[in-house]
Amino acid sequence: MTKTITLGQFIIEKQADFPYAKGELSRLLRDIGIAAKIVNREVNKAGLVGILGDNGTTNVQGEGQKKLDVYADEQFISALRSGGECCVVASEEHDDCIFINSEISQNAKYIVCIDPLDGSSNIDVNVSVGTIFSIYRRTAVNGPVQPSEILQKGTQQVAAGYVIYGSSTMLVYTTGKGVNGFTLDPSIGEFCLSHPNMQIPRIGTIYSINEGNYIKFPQGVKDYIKYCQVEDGATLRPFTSRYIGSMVADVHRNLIKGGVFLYPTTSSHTQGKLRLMYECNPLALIIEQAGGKATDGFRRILEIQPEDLHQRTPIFIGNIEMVEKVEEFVQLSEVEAIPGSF
Ligand SMILES: O=P(O)(O)OC[C@H]1O[C@](O)(COP(=O)(O)O)[C@@H](O)[C@@H]1O
Ligand SMILES: [Mg+2]
Ligand SMILES: [Mg+2]
Repeated sequence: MTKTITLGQFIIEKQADFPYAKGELSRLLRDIGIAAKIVNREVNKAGLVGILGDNGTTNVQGEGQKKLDVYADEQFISALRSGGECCVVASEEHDDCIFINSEISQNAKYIVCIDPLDGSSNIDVNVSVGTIFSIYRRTAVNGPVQPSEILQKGTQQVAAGYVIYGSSTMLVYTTGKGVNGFTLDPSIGEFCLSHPNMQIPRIGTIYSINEGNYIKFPQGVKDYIKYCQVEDGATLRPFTSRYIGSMVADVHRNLIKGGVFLYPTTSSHTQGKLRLMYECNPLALIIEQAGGKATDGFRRILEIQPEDLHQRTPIFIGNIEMVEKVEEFVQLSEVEAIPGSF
């Protein structure tokens, strides 16, 4: 019989891997795991307890909030507040950062960026949703937290992860030393190690993009989609198109099966739609740690200097070969668009 390793045990075992190992980051990850279990419990019975549907409010992006968006946000913030290791939370659901000023968080060193519930449009129809998080360490030793400490590049993440509330509930995270996945065992109420050392397959045959936006895509992305659809045995084309509409679920599937997820700029989202700080950076770190790649077509996602908490970016993320093929198309069409070239 294989030994069960819970998330809590795993975190303690791996604590020595952390550069500043004093147990705070371990406790922070544990707090996120606890909030995830609470959110999971409500997601599972949402239809019964009246928390499906719209909340009647909008967030800073002008997007309608679902009741579960608000519930998940409250749970994660409350867990981070009472844990004492986090001094600032940046959440999709709040215009500004939330500064945690309590006695127990006086010496807190960590900053958390979070999308409490990703894939809102899927909540009411019983399709997978998730939580995405990113953890940074304060750059100053003490004193009030400065904006530059919050707007750090993705390369500075000390940990990142996601929870997917799907056919089973999983928590996947990295501290920059590989990626490990834990499945929630409802019989004991614990996340247990089920996917050690996750690696994205080198060859992928899935492309994930909202093709309903086709006419709004840049030419290079349109060309890449056509490339995916052309038959060619040597490259296993035509590729399969799969799009769930929850980034976390689309990226999780591609992490396990191999594939590329694309959310480019469109004529209606000229900066891209997905948010750098709490959607793209954490998933980019996970995918890179699993042997894949994440870019905006030109730059590594993790090297983009954020200028705003809710900044958006185009993203192409998945196994290296597929992402590099997308980049080839995107970059070529940019060159062709320069007057006088070709
Ligand atoms: O409906 P679209 O334009 O394809 O966008 C889907 C994308 O929007 C998101 O739902 C945005 O996330 P939120 O639900 O957290 O706002 C992503 O998860 C998903 O990939
Ligand atoms: Mg989201
Ligand atoms: Mg969200």
